[in-house]
Amino acid sequence: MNPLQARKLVIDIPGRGDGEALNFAVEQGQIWGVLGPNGAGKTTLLHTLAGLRSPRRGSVCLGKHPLADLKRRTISQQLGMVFQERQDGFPATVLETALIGRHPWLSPWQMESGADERLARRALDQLDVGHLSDRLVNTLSGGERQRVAIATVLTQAPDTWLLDEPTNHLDLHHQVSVLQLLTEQARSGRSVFMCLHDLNLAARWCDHLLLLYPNGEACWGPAERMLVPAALERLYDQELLTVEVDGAPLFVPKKAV
Ligand SMILES: Nc1ncnc2c1ncn2[C@@H]1O[C@H](COP(=O)(O)OP(=O)(O)OP(=O)(O)O)[C@@H](O)[C@H]1O
Repeated sequence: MNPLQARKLVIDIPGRGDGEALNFAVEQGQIWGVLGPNGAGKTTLLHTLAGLRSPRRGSVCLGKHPLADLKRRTISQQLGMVFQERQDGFPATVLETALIGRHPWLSPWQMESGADERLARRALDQLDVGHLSDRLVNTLSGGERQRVAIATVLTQAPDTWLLDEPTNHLDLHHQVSVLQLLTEQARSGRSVFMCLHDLNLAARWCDHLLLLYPNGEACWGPAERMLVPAALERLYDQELLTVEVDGAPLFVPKKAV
């Protein structure tokens, strides 16, 4: 697979200075988590890495090629994106929505085949929404809708997954199943780059972390090097207590007395 790379990348946040230029590669088998407070620029970074927003400086590359030089179709065969916001204005069923994941692989007027439908149905089953395949997506609950969005990217089968808060709206069991599914994706030779608000899920499931501060400062690297309580307290402007559970650190906010 072509690793997704940020090269001297400065994301464009109106009214903010350049901050730290980002230089990292999301390699095969890796699971990256992006942590930062509200407004730090996590969604902007994800959209820039997906080629949906232009960087202020630097570039995003897939392998050797800058995204700007690649056709949208080539990009969408390699990068899949789970958005934070849902646009459900169009009355599509759950199965039709999952089948959108096959579009990068079809020619413009080609209909989805039986094999495409089998892939979509399998992905919906994996996300525990197969029983909803005939329902209109705008009638689903928030968590069901989130799982359909993830099933759509699973149907797309990109090498690199970009996800904006994938555990949003999910109950604990489905949070764990989604993170487990992403772990399996990484183990099977793909890669994952996701924004997470839950520090403890990130500590448990990510092998690399990128901390994004509201002033544009950033640091990244292997998770164990990034999970430094003082850095996390500064990131969230929140005092933390740290305990170790099951070999991983667990961070608990200190209660004001
Ligand atoms: N089109 C725009 N015009 C002006 N400011 C914008 C625009 N888009 C984003 N911003 C600002 O850029 C900053 C970063 O936004 P972004 O959505 O990337 O943050 P985030 O880290 O994902 O936040 P959250 O955790 O709340 O989802 C915010 O202060 C936001 O208000």
